[in-house]
Amino acid sequence: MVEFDDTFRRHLRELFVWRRDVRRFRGDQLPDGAVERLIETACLSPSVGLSQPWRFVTVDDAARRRAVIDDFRACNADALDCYSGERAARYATLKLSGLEQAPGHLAVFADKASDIGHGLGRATMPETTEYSVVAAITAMWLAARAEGIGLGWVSILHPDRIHTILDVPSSWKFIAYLCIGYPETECDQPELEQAKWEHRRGTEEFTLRR
Ligand SMILES: Cc1cc2c(cc1C)N(C[C@H](O)[C@H](O)[C@H](O)COP(=O)(O)O)c1[nH]c(=O)[nH]c(=O)c1N2
Repeated sequence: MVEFDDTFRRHLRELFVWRRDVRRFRGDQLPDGAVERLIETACLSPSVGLSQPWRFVTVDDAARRRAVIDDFRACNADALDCYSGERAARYATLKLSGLEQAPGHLAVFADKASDIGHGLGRATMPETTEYSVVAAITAMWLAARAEGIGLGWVSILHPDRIHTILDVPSSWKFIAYLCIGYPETECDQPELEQAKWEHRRGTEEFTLRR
């Protein structure tokens, strides 16, 4: 039996407050085994029917990394075209990935074809497979921060292109491309809030009573 005391709860709350989406990385490499340790923690996450649908691809090959970066650039340019006026000008100033600097690249997929878990919980909500993988990424995000490691989620990518670049099974659905490394700075405020793109809202805005 493990007990968590008030000091632990306070620290845990600080972890939630200080976890950040990181796009600016220092140049130093991660220690051996760091990414593997984060994956191990991620695999402790809940999953529908204990299906453990997460699939991780560490991307070390320079040509594949370059192809991912090229795809990000193309998607980001298209995204910029969707805005106009002041919003476009502001979007153009945002840094929306640390792909160039991050020492670690990790792609995460959901295996839609796996029969681990025997379909439990997925019959009426097949999307719970993807939800399970997102839960694992959140755990990894927090575990990384607890080690002083920053993680940045990049979704400004074409899933089909990532599939081709990484040559993974067709039943795997692309969920996230993660940049991992030591952050340049630490902050308790989201970068998009600092950049005045959006701000955190109060919980009352998201909560209904019935
Ligand atoms: C599913 C998903 C996808 C993305 C993100 C997050 C999530 C959950 N985020 C990070 C996002 O912008 C960030 O979480 C919020 O701005 C809040 O900041 P903190 O995570 O609290 O620092 C993100 N950030 C970014 O710079 N480029 C991106 O492509 C994405 N994509």
